[in-house]
Amino acid sequence: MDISVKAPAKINLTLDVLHKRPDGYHDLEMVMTTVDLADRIDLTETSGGIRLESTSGFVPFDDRNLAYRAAALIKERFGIQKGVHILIHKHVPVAAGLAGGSSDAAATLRGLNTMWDLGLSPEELGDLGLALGSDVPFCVRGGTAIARGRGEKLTPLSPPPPCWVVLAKPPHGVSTAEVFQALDMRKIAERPNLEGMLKAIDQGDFPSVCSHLSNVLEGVTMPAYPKVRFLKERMVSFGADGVLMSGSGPTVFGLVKKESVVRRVVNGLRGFCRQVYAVRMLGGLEGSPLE
Ligand SMILES: C[C@](O)(CO)[C@H](O)COP(=O)(O)OP(=O)(O)OC[C@H]1O[C@@H](n2ccc(N)nc2=O)[C@H](O)[C@@H]1O
Ligand SMILES: Nc1ncnc2c1ncn2[C@@H]1O[C@H](COP(=O)(O)OP(=O)(O)OP(=O)(O)O)[C@@H](O)[C@H]1O
Repeated sequence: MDISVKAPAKINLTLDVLHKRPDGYHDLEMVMTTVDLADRIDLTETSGGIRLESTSGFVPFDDRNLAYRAAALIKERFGIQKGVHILIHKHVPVAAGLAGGSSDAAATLRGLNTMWDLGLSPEELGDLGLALGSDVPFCVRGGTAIARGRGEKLTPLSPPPPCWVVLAKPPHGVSTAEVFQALDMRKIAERPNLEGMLKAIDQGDFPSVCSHLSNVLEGVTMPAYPKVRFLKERMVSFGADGVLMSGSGPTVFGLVKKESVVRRVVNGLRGFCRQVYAVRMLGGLEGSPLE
């Protein structure tokens, strides 16, 4: 059986770092939601082994690839002798703060769960996927959720009010590990108001969603990568309703209600930034992740 799986990018509407844990990770509290910018993963059953191809040269082609590692994990855990050919149609920018790799891993887990008839629940797939990356459990389920712990403790939320999301990715990538390493917990000046964001989402209050956007990792990434601050300021000046850096960066996203404003923001940004995308917030409306 051949299977095609969608691997959408995520953005963080809020991101708070609560404390550093003894295992080196940080306990987080964030609101995450999926957007309509996605990789597609084609899975084809083979007689043995794992082979991987990608339309992008920017991802590893071997066992460092998170989709490859997801397949290896499933094969090993469930003693599967069959193999799989994985073709990643890459559309989500790499090392961008959009969970591109985690989403590929999550999509591979979902696809192989179906292909090999394993009957695993989203929770079980998320538990497996946490070994591959902190964002994988959220990416298995998609939609909108509060994510706590390393990112695996998920509380589903209703979708945020519909809007456009303009994404601008500076030319460089950012290492998530380096951002967390450089974070000085004593220097966090302002934390997200989670209750405020939850109320805004619950009431479908778009201006309030925009005014509650907040990410403590901006305080680390922006001073190190001035282009991030520059893009944020440009997006505001072109009229985006709310603007924030996603995850550990460097992608900056702008939430925009009106289509005419989307055109202005996108056209304005194209003068400064090659990778600009205008997509819709999915937030729970995407239907089946299996195409
Ligand atoms: C920043 C976010 O994108 C927010 O959505 C994610 O938390 C990052 O998720 P991810 O890329 O899947 O992260 P992982 O691959 O698990 O971790 C990369 C590195 O980030 C740091 N890390 C990540 C998640 C977490 N809760 N605490 C951490 O300290 C660790 O140094 C880790 O070695
Ligand atoms: N399938 C994949 N797609 C993208 N990157 C991958 C993949 N597999 C492994 N990687 C590696 O993972 C690293 C992080 O890439 P990714 O695109 O997931 O970053 P990110 O968007 O910052 O993730 P996050 O938001 O979860 O921190 C890159 O260095 C990349 O080489």
